[in-house]
Amino acid sequence: MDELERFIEGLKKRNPYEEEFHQAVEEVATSVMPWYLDHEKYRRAQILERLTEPDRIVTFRVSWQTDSGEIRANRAWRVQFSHCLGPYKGGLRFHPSVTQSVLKFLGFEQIFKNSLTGLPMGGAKGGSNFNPKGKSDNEVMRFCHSMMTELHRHIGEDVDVPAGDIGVGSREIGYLFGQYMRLENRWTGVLTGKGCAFGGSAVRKEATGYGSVYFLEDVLKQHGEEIEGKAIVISGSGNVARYAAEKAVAKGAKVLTLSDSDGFIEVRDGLTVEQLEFIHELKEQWRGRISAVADEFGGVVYHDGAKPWGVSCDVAMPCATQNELDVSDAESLIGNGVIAVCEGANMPVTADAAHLLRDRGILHAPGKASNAGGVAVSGLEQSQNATRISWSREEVDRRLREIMKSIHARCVAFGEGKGGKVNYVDGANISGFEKVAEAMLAYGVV
Ligand SMILES: NC(=O)C1=CN([C@@H]2O[C@H](COP(=O)(O)OP(=O)(O)OC[C@H]3O[C@@H](n4cnc5c(N)ncnc54)[C@H](O)[C@@H]3O)[C@@H](O)[C@H]2O)C=CC1
Ligand SMILES: O=C(O)CCC(=O)C(=O)O
Repeated sequence: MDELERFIEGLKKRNPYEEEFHQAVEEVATSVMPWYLDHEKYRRAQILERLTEPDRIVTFRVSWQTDSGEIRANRAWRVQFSHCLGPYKGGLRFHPSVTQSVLKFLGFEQIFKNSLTGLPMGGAKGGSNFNPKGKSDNEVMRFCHSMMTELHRHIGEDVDVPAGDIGVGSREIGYLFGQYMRLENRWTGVLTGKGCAFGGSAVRKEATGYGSVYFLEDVLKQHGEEIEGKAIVISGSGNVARYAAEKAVAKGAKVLTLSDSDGFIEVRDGLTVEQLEFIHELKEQWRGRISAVADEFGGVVYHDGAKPWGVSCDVAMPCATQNELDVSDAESLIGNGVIAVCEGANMPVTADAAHLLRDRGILHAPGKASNAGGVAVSGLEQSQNATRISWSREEVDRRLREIMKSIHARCVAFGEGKGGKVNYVDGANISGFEKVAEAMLAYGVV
């Protein structure tokens, strides 16, 4: 048994049944191990072993009442994984599929993603198995207030700064922030993704999607291609997917699909700006299903119960959720001539599918690099809150573009292989890991 196998076996023993967490750690450890073994100082300090153990996990009950007065209880967590590089930072997810394993994988990924941004942020994630789908605004408000009643004890602008993720958008952040202020009696930048009227940053809403397209642009350029004219298949129709589509269309690409958990829409001539405006409103205001787009516009076909990966394209951007693109999806994409898979979501490609993409020489940008624009602008929101100023849209977008460029450069520095092809998975993992490892060495045994 080699060092990597021994390490993964120990991890699985210590964390039984946490499959998503095993998957995320195995991906990082596979990239990092040869380099780790070459650097005795890190190995002696047991950096990898210590870094796969969260600083702490807070688990708590969230009780709340439905509109008809029935009492409900959900489970919630905050996984504070590592604050080596700055206050804990990472989103909150509300979805019935949320478990401790899911939040540990997301918190672990966040350590390296935040490291790649170059901003002072540690890694964390939190959330609840609460399902906001079909709930009234008042029910969501009562849930958020109840959740913050416990969470406020564990967070703070220099301690831990949560934000949104699946199921947590500006409505939920508003309710959470309101309750924090009521409990603490002070205004402070304890959450990011706030509305721009009360301390939110310009471009935070768009940042993850825009950033992933900026990253894709750099990936393509590095390999002698350009984004203009490329056919792109996108999954999801949430915050990340819609703003990725918006930026891709603005750059002259043809966006052929969007989806939700019921099915996907196919737009053969490419999404238009008018259709995207409709979809923003559909999802942000009416909280409707993606199938409604096909009812509203000619030339849009809805495929019920299907995923979009069978649609022929140059680039695939999975922007919905973890493990949404498996081996058979990867085979379809490869068969149709895909050249790049650029992740908007966190770990959307299964481990087997990722190996297949690598073996077939498909460019694969992992979420911890390509979707880092969201947390990067959250970091900029923290800076603006701390100094009590607001930067213009242009200023934030310019900084976002620069940060994505520098993440790309770091991936190239650590992932460029013979012949110039970049292994972005290795590049992102090793580069993100190195900085955290250096900080851990400096702190001694903590
Ligand atoms: N919001 C942000 O700033 C960031 C989000 N991400 C990641 O991007 C992904 C999407 O997040 P958001 O767009 O913020 O969430 P969202 O709640 O706005 O949208 C989620 C989308 O995924 C779809 N979805 C959820 N579960 C699904 C399933 N089991 N099967 C198929 N579709 C499903 C939903 O229908 C929806 O279209 C997640 O992986 C999240 O962790 C990553 C970085 C930052
Ligand atoms: O903006 C943030 O703090 C977190 C964003 C996030 O959850 C992510 O990058 O996956």
